[in-house]
Amino acid sequence: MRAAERELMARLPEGALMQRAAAGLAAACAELMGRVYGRRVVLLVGSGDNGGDALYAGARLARRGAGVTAVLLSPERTHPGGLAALRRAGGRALATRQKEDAAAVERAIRSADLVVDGIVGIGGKGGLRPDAAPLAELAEASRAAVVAVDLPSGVEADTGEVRGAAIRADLTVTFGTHKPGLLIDPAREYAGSVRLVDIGLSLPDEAEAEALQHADVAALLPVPGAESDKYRRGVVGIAAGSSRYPGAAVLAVAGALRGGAGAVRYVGPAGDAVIARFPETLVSDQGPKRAGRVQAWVVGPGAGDDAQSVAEVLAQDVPVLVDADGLRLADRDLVRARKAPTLMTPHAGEAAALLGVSRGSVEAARLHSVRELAERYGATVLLKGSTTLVASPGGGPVRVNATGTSWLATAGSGDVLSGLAGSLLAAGLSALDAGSVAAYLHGLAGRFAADGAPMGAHDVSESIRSAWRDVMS
Ligand SMILES: NC(=O)C1=CN([C@@H]2O[C@H](COP(=O)(O)OP(=O)(O)OC[C@H]3O[C@@H](n4cnc5c(N)ncnc54)[C@H](OP(=O)(O)O)[C@@H]3O)[C@@H](O)[C@H]2O)[C@@H](O)CC1
Ligand SMILES: [K+]
Repeated sequence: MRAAERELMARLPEGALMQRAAAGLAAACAELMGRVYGRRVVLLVGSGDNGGDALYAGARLARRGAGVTAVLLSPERTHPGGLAALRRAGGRALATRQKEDAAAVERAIRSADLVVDGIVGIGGKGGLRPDAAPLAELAEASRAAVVAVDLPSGVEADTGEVRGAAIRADLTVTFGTHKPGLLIDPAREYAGSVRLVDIGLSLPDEAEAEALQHADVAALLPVPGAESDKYRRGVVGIAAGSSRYPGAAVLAVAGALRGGAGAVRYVGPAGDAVIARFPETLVSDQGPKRAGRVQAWVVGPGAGDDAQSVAEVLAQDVPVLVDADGLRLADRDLVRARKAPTLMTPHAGEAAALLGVSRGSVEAARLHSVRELAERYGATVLLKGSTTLVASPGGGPVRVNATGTSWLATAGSGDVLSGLAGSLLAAGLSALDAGSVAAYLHGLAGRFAADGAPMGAHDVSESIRSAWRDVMS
């Protein structure tokens, strides 16, 4: 962002970029309020350009008849042009450090229709400072809608971490491009809905994070051609389930059957349960080594302590997805030594165990955790969660999946995901594509299946076809 801004600013008249940002911001605020005339708007204004955006947008709203009050966190370092513009438009300013203003600040926020958070943008580090934190509390407690400028103040733009107090917004209006913090939890939750305002930047080709959209997924989904037979479409092997957890095998197969592979081979002790539900499955109890032709393996869901199967699968020179118990049983050196791609799919608890840290610290630093795991194992890692992340071992953009829903936090949902991703691996997708496309379809399927009501993992597997059609349509 910084580099792209510098490059563009050098070619534009001074202040032009900020005017573009402020115009987009004011338009979004106006749309949110429905009408502007007579509305009460409070601007929270920090000492940087983020505050400048808020002031210029406030001036635009004041010119259309809103009553605008700016709350200045450091009056002596407030963006001078922005403040002058607001005053010219009839807005007023209060200072948080002035004792006589404190009560007026509180009153203004309490009775506002809209609070615009221009405390800090991409120039911020750490949570809100002690003078700014009470403003976030007041804004949250008031009935006003809260619009964050560029980012909710207090969240980390580059990582999505939240290290202290932060603004909770209903809408974030961001400039130029999405920042990782707007896509990755926990910060994403603070952002509310996100609207992107194009300010004309040319951005570098390689992003820190990227989120697939329908068209991207449609272009990656395998479609059988006229020449296809089941081997060309790919055979996925599922080594999962145990006498204790036969359901994990059934659910992984359920996901695999909807993932585009030409055939699903099941290996393990739950063959009867699998066949009873899905007669099209090829089953065997001879172990992965003697299973016959397979183009990609899934190992681990419900596997209990079957270390033998995990080792046999990892020894094969085809793409392998390791999930659940498999993650615990997989030898790190064996994974690192593999030539074919490996895709590991931990949730936060499993990732924490692999990294030797607490679950909380993985959840607080998801981007760092997924990168670290990919690096340590030399594998592609899909970290499940409210925003699922997929990282490649060699670096490059981390894929963020935004289709998930909290209804997906249900038993067996991960087994369906691993079958689905394994099937896509067998169909020839790279580990990064297979993981991120599977997460996308799985999230969408979860939304379709839930449709506002609780659901089970088998419902998700049954909705994968609807998700696929939705993406292709
Ligand atoms: N450049 C452009 O052309 C365009 C830029 N644009 C806009 O500019 C924004 C970036 O502006 P920026 O670089 O001025 O930094 P900004 O985010 O306002 O914050 C810096 C100030 O915050 C303070 N501060 C730091 N941490 C803090 C904390 N935890 N809690 C509280 N305060 C904290 C810090 O104080 P200091 O450390 O100096 O005391 C410093 O003064 C960007 O997000 C976008 O909105 C758009 O208009 C498009 C065109
Ligand atoms: K902000």
